[in-house]
Amino acid sequence: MSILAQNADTAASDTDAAHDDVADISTAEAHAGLMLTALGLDVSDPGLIATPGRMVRALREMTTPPQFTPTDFEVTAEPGQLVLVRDIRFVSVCEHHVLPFVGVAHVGYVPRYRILGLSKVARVVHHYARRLQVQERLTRQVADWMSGQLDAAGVGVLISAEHTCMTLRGVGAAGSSTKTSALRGLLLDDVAARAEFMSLATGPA
Ligand SMILES: Nc1nc2c(ncn2[C@@H]2O[C@H](COP(=O)(O)OP(=O)(O)OP(=O)(O)O)[C@@H](O)[C@H]2O)c(=O)[nH]1
Ligand SMILES: [Zn+2]
Repeated sequence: MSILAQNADTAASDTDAAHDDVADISTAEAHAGLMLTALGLDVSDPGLIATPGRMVRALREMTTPPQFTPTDFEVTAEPGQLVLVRDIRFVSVCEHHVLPFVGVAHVGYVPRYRILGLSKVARVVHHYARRLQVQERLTRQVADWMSGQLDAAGVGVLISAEHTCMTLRGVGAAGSSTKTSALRGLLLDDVAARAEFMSLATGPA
């Protein structure tokens, strides 16, 4: 078993590189203070004086994708063997309301000749979650990354999440959850492989 890819060229990235360059923290803090003031809140109150700064730091933390270097290995794969990492907890931020949505992702794939370090499966989820998102795109981006990185015979991603913009405000649908899936290759086309993925992802842990 040999490491095939472990260098910065293969690190997960997309448009994230621009993130640090464009952030202007002091301007963001000033605007956060102005927004709270415009909402009728007294930011000179001792309890609120540091709040604009905290708001900005918290929002930045939740919208800054963690980078990582994928580690994948050459294998003689068992034909049709499913690898599944399930119950990966994540926190993301709804791009409509800038409120958190939180849930779990189940990520499976059928290797062709390369497997991914297991921790990297969770890192992929966190990479695409920690930004302004919609659940459908998060699901698709994780599936596309797995497909592209591993040239897998099949990829399946299931996500179940609570959107606080609809459970804690607005319609107030407390207890609701949203499920999304993205299936590629064998896990889309082969009925038995798809059933195995669904049953291992959603059955008893
Ligand atoms: N499809 C999809 N919709 C989402 C997601 N996150 C939030 N939304 C929805 O985005 C929509 C935004 O709709 P708007 O009508 O502009 O927002 P709003 O006036 O605050 O609507 P309410 O939430 O119904 O009060 C809402 O229906 C949200 O539930 C997501 O990940 N996927
Ligand atoms: Zn929302």
